[in-house]
Amino acid sequence: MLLSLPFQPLEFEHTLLSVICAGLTCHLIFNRLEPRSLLHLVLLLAVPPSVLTVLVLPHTSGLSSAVPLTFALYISSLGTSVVLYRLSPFHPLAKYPGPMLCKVSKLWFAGVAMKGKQHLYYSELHQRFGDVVRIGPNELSFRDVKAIVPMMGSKGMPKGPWWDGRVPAQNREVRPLLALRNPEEHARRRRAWTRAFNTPALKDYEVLVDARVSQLVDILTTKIGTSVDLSQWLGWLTYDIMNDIMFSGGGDSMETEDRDISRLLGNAQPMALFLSHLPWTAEFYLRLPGVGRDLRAFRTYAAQRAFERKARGSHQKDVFYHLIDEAGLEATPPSSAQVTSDGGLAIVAGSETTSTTLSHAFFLLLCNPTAYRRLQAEVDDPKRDTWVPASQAHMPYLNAVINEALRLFPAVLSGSQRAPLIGSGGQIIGSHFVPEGTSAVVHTYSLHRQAENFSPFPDTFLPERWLAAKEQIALEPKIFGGKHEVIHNTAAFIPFSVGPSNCVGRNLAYQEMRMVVCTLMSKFDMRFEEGFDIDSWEENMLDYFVVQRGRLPVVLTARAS
Ligand code: HEM
Repeated sequence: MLLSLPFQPLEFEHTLLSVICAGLTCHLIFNRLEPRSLLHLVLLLAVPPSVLTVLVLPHTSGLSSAVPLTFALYISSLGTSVVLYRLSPFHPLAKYPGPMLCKVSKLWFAGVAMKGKQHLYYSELHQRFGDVVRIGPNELSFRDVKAIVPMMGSKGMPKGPWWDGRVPAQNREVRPLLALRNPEEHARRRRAWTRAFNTPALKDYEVLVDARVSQLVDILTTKIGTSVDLSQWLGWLTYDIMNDIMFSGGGDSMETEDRDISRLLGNAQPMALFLSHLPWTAEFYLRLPGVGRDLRAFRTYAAQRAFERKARGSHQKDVFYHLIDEAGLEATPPSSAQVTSDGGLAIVAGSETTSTTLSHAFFLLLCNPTAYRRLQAEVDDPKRDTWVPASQAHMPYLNAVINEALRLFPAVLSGSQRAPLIGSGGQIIGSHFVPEGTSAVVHTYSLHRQAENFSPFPDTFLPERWLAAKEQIALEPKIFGGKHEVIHNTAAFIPFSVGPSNCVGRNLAYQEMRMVVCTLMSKFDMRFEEGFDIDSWEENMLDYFVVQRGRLPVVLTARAS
């Protein structure tokens, strides 16, 4: 049935052409303006085909066929144009190699990432395509030490659009420090964090870490002879430590064996990673009913901690003291929402990373009895003040073990994305140019295992590579005595990232990890639970930006004091 229209209908071919042209124009607008907000997306994706339906209607049997036809034609012409452009030589990243599916849409990579093995996929792509790979239509991954400083150094690029997807839209105005893309705002907010982790502050935190490690020792002592999941206990330990350092208390996960917090965080991670890779989808996804419940529950939890701490006050200078600017050093005091957001960040950034690294270190030690014995000897050495954190900083084998664990399994396996500053035109990275509107990452896991940076045996746990040449030769003459070319490029070692946005908690993390390893090694002998499948550890390790770990079943025996 034809409806009567107030204008002369176009020829059918002209009608179709109009819809196709509208789809192509929409692509141009997307390309130029990169609209991301839900309103803009609806305006561009739904309004034009709805209006154009009026032109199609006279050529169809009614609205029920005109609407799907117009939408299908509009979206498919837009989609085809997008795909052809992304594969064409006119795309600014056209010269970079990569899988065709990655060039067409980031959906492919996001899908792979959700399985938790993106670090291996990045690594495989670098092995297939070389040091610079196009991992998305508008994104490059670098496995090149020369890219680090231009990308992340003081004249490098700010955080990339990744964070637009990771931080829920509703919370945009109170992003945590880690997710701030504006360099000036980041520098201003980071000042308080720097004060919270300076040398005197770290000294104040020593006693808090010490008390929690002693609590863990007491609990584990009651479990001697049975199998304990060391990974789980280290997770609870670092979580309680972070609550003490951040909010002067409030965490009791060791006491209660709290599985809720890991569940809240764990459940949200795969989707958070997907949204990071496809930031524009976050606008839609987070509006779906019932979605993001765990993430919101975690935010409520962090807000409660901050609220309780504010109400309670504190007799010591915790991180909250610095973030809320209780000393009144800043001209503009931070808002409560800002401090709550940063509080949540500290709990995740400070606990999961540290417990992951500690778990890897113990796993690697237990797989390598020689390394275990060498570390044990250093810890037991009566000439060293093993109990004094300042002395632990000078224990070569201890630090070598921690660094080697961080090299093989950096806690943030796949690095932190950067993108050229808006208005800058782009950024030169060595002999490459990263244009505005695109983004890039240095892939930490691949870089750390590159033979050009760490040789021989880049995939092998070899703490000795971190020692002075004389000790290396004395301990491992076959490896370091001249038979192999030895490469140890510390510039390529970036587990804490580099530059003005690097990990602000780096020194605390080292201090904490040394204290934990020294204490547990001196109190207990350890072995894997009978029948534990060593391969399962790496198989169960999932890269959701925050690493998820499997079980690390260990049987402890008390050591003579
Ligand atoms: C082994 C332990 C740790 C590792 C491997 C690690 C690694 C990292 C990495 C890779 C980043 C991203 C930097 C970037 O975007 O370039 C980061 C950021 C951050 N980390 Fe850590 N981290 C660890 C422990 C800690 C601890 C104990 C804290 C204490 C609260 C902490 C607090 C932060 C904060 C606040 C940021 C955001 C810094 C910024 O954007 O300016 N981290 N960390």
